[in-house]
Amino acid sequence: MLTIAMPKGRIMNEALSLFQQAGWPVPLQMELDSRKLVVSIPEAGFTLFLAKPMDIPTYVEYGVADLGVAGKDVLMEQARDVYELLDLGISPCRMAVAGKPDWQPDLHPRVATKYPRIAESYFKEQGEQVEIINLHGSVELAPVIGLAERIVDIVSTGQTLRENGLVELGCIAEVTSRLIANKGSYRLKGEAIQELLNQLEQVI
Ligand SMILES: Nc1ncnc2c1ncn2[C@@H]1O[C@H](COP(=O)(O)OP(=O)(O)OP(=O)(O)O)[C@@H](O)[C@H]1O
Ligand SMILES: O=P(O)(O)OC[C@H]1O[C@H](OP(=O)(O)OP(=O)(O)O)[C@H](O)[C@@H]1O
Repeated sequence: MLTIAMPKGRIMNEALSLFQQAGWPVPLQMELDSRKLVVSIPEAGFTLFLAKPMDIPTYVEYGVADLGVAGKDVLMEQARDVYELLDLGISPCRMAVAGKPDWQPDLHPRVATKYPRIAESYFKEQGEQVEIINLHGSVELAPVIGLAERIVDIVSTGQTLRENGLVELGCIAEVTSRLIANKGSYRLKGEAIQELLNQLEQVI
């Protein structure tokens, strides 16, 4: 039996459609739309845990899930002790720096973000000293109302930036979702994991 931690939200549908194409039966939409957080498909030998995207690497590192699907953004931010097995190529976006087109560096420059570690190491590499302000979402609000001059956040279509009068100032990394594994599970359930990997590789 394989246990797989799936991020609720935008990644899950894409990930499950990939699993389905790879020949794995996936839960009925009805079950996914319910409030259930553990969904088993015993005939296929796997159980899904439906969790918050940011929590997926935690479940996998602690070994309560053998496998998980997580955005590269989350993996970069958390640097968890897990194996990154496969780039699934889904939910593509980029980690970017953005701000108002006429932004000015303040005497004490501030950067708002949901990704404090990524932002900190990026600006350190650039040789810029900034204060990182940690938010939990709607980060584009910060420069609009004067909390920070710049943000570090995910950009996909650019719609959120455009609609808030912001522009992309630099790209930190390209992001897609990855299949990750617990290190112990990878040894103990290697055969089952390898089979899933082979099947997924054929449909990516
Ligand atoms: N606009 C986007 N387009 C494509 N992929 C995205 C976009 N925003 C985020 N992602 C990817 O999807 C993952 C999950 O994002 P999602 O917005 O579903 O969750 P969240 O906002 O972090 O969590 P929640 O709203 O459940 O607290 C991110 O970690 C990233 O890899
Ligand atoms: O370039 P776009 O296509 O507009 O996508 C980018 C937006 O998508 C994500 O937000 P999300 O919807 O996850 O909400 P959040 O702000 O609560 O994280 C991200 O944080 C950006 O705000």
